[in-house]
Amino acid sequence: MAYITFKEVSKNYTNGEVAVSATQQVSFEIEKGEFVVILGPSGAGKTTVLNLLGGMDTTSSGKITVDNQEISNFSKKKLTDYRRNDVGFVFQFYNLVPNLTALENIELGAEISNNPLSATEMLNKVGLGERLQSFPGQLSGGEQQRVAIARALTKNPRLLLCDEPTGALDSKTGKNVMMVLKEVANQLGHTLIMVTHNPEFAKSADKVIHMQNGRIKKIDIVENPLHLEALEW
Ligand SMILES: Nc1ncnc2c1ncn2[C@@H]1O[C@H](COP(=O)(O)OP(=O)(O)OP(=O)(O)O)[C@@H](O)[C@H]1O
Repeated sequence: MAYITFKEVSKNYTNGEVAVSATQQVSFEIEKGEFVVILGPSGAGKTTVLNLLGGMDTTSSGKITVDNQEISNFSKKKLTDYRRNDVGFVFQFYNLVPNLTALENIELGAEISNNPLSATEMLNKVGLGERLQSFPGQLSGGEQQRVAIARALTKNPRLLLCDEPTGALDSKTGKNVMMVLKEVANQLGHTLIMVTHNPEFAKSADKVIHMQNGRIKKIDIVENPLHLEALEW
């Protein structure tokens, strides 16, 4: 069985009187350590997939397994433990606490997980070893995102889920941030799943899941993923 499986996963929301099918019968598999990009236009259901996989939302129907555990069947308590210990999140907007230093922001995330790594070491890994005591407002956007990446990685999660992590950054900074993210995730053996609008990223992924209107349009296996350095955007 693959490390992550989605089997015919549907998620419906009701917006007042209107029912929305955010995902319909979505099925895919992801292997441990893969770098997977989920691509698709706005409203395609990409964030919904990430939220379901990260245990931030529950399915309407279908089955999700991670490492042979059926997370779509988890109790609320088990889902909370899963979110805390097994999943690291990186969002488009870094969501750092403004009155805590870079180091304190990371330690805050580490405190609620079982098996954290060293926050200082992780800041070194993302190239911010000199900025431990800086507040978010004293850091550039790219630096803040690197703090957010260090925060997610310090939890030592099995899965690293990223939603448009470079969406708020200029292209050069975005590329640097992605290189840091991928390199550290590789070193630590994490499975990295990233939602993006940017098709250029697909060239450096192991697998690309294309979504449209809540469904999987196609899944590409990339034979020779490019190094991020070689991408142009
Ligand atoms: N909590 C919610 N309540 C109601 N509708 C929702 C909710 N979350 C998502 N939806 C709807 O589900 C559909 C899929 O949304 P989703 O955010 O997954 O798309 P997306 O591909 O990530 O889009 P974007 O690229 O714009 O972020 C949209 O029509 C959205 O309005």
